[in-house]
Amino acid sequence: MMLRQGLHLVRKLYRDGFKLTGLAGRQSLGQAQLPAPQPDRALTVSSWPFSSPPRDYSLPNESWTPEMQRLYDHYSALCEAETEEEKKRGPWRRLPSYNRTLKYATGGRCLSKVLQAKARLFTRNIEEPGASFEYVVFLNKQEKSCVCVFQAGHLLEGPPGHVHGGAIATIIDSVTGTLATYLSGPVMTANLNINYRSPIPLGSVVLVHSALEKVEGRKTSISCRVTSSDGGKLHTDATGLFVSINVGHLFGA
Ligand SMILES: CCCCCCCCCCCCCCCC(=O)SCCNC(=O)CCNC(=O)[C@H](O)C(C)(C)COP(=O)(O)OP(=O)(O)OC[C@H]1O[C@@H](n2cnc3c(N)ncnc32)[C@H](O)[C@@H]1OP(=O)(O)O
Repeated sequence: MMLRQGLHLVRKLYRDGFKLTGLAGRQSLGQAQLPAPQPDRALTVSSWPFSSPPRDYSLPNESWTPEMQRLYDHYSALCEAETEEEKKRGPWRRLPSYNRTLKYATGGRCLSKVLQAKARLFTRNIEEPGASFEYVVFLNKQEKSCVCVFQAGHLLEGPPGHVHGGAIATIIDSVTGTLATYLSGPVMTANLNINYRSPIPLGSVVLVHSALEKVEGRKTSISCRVTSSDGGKLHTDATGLFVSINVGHLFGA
């Protein structure tokens, strides 16, 4: 029974959450527990299955540097732009980001209640603002690409004063995985190939650009470049292969 509810939630989140259309105002599961609408949330998940209102981690907080805020403002302005013809909204969307995804997870069985309660998205599991991954993803649905503004906090140190390669891999996996999910539905990372070209100073703000390369059957290939915030310096380039899954895969079905 719990497994069936979990599968239902996963399917629903993927179906509703990643289509990014008409989320607000849907009358669906968990509606009674919804947070009050907030004007600065361009996209909200109306069917949030947990008791407390979700915090959107991709909104500005006090740890953001002026450069992070400037880039956020720049891409947010693109989200608000309307195209000339038909006065439609432009292709850019800011993606909200939450620190919990599912109560029910991998391994072919439901997690214990303790684990369910404690499970958090890896990139959003440090509550202290600015300590680890501060990032916001903007999606361009027309170009099938996205850009992530990423500020690397002090807990991500690898080489002295610079960002750990694993943390760089994590943000690349998250951004390319998000794009692949948006374009192809539920996927898992099958292969990530990363070239570290120049170190990223701790505390700096970089751009993570991702774009669709190709879709072949169940395989979605995404390319990625991490650059300085002015685009002048290449820090990292990467490719990711994502394989479409039936969500039952996560439950051992
Ligand atoms: C509910 C949500 C709402 C909340 C919203 C939250 C949003 C927050 C977003 C954050 C985003 C984070 C993104 C992190 C994403 C991970 O970190 S995922 C975790 C890391 N990845 C894993 O654990 C995956 C483990 N591997 C597997 O489970 C399986 O190997 C796979 C990848 C599913 C593939 O297995 P399979 O389904 O049996 O597929 P298989 O038949 O083996 O291969 C299919 C095709 O892919 C090819 N292939 C498979 N693997 C490879 C490989 N390594 N290299 C090359 N080709 C390969 C095969 O050759 C085959 O090709 P064709 O013959 O079709 O041409």
